[in-house]
Amino acid sequence: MDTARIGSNPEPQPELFYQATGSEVQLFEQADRFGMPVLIKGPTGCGKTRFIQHMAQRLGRKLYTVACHDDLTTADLVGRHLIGADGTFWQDGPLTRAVREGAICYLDEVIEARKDITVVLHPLADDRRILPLEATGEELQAAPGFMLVVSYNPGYRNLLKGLKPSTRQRFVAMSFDYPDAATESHIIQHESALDPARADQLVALGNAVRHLGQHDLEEAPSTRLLIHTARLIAAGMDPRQACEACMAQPLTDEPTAQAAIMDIVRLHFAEPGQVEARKKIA
Ligand SMILES: Nc1ncnc2c1ncn2[C@@H]1O[C@H](COP(=O)(O)OP(=O)(O)OP(=O)(O)O)[C@@H](O)[C@H]1O
Repeated sequence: MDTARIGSNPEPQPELFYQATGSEVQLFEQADRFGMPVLIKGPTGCGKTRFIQHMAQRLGRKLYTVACHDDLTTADLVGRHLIGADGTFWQDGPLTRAVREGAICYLDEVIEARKDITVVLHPLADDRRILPLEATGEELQAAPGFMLVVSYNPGYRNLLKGLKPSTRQRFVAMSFDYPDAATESHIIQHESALDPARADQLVALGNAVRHLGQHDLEEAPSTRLLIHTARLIAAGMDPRQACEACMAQPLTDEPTAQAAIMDIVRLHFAEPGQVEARKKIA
């Protein structure tokens, strides 16, 4: 299908690094044990996708990922009849494949999808664990190991698009946020090979920019954004240039907000000349 980014992991992958920030791993394992679906909420780039990839590996399950959007229809998830050389044939969508195979189906930004998909999610997300395929007349019982996981960013939520209580109450819910400073620095070091001192500096800078708040920025700098910045710094780029390219510019188009971010950057990463001068004075 062409309207959704859909991925699966058919080949065994090298173990993905995931740094737990609480008891999310145990909670997910318990939800899996009881066949309960999981809802993960949290801001962009805080580790939701990485966590699910990690859990799929840990539980030895195949993972189907669907990036939801306005035009995503039930047929995109469940499947549709296609026309081939030998006539029409049915092609399973990613949700149906996951149900048949006992895999994990992850619907990223589920509130972006059209409301009608809740019709297929509801019987799957409660004790029935069934997927009715209207087009073929089948009613699939989810194979053991099937798990439905959905995520959304509460910051993007609008009144029209919130999940209905009858949907929400079917899920075990977890709330993700940016990790504490020591954990975030550890993640950055692992993902970028930046040295610990600079990673700590970058985290302090990230937290200072996060304190600018929603008046100045639509969304706070994510762990992902800090990792991008760290990679450029670790590769030898001037930290202020890296911060401008990976932080100030992606965060906002407002010149005043960009200037405010760069003021904070200069406080955390002095120009090389200033560092030398400070060393001499000291
Ligand atoms: N706890 C963590 N352990 C390991 N890596 C992490 C963790 N949190 C964030 N990361 C890093 O941050 C990057 C972004 O995280 P991820 O893609 O999981 O974000 P997300 O919450 O799914 O964002 P979005 O909602 O925008 O899709 C990951 O690729 C990974 O490098």
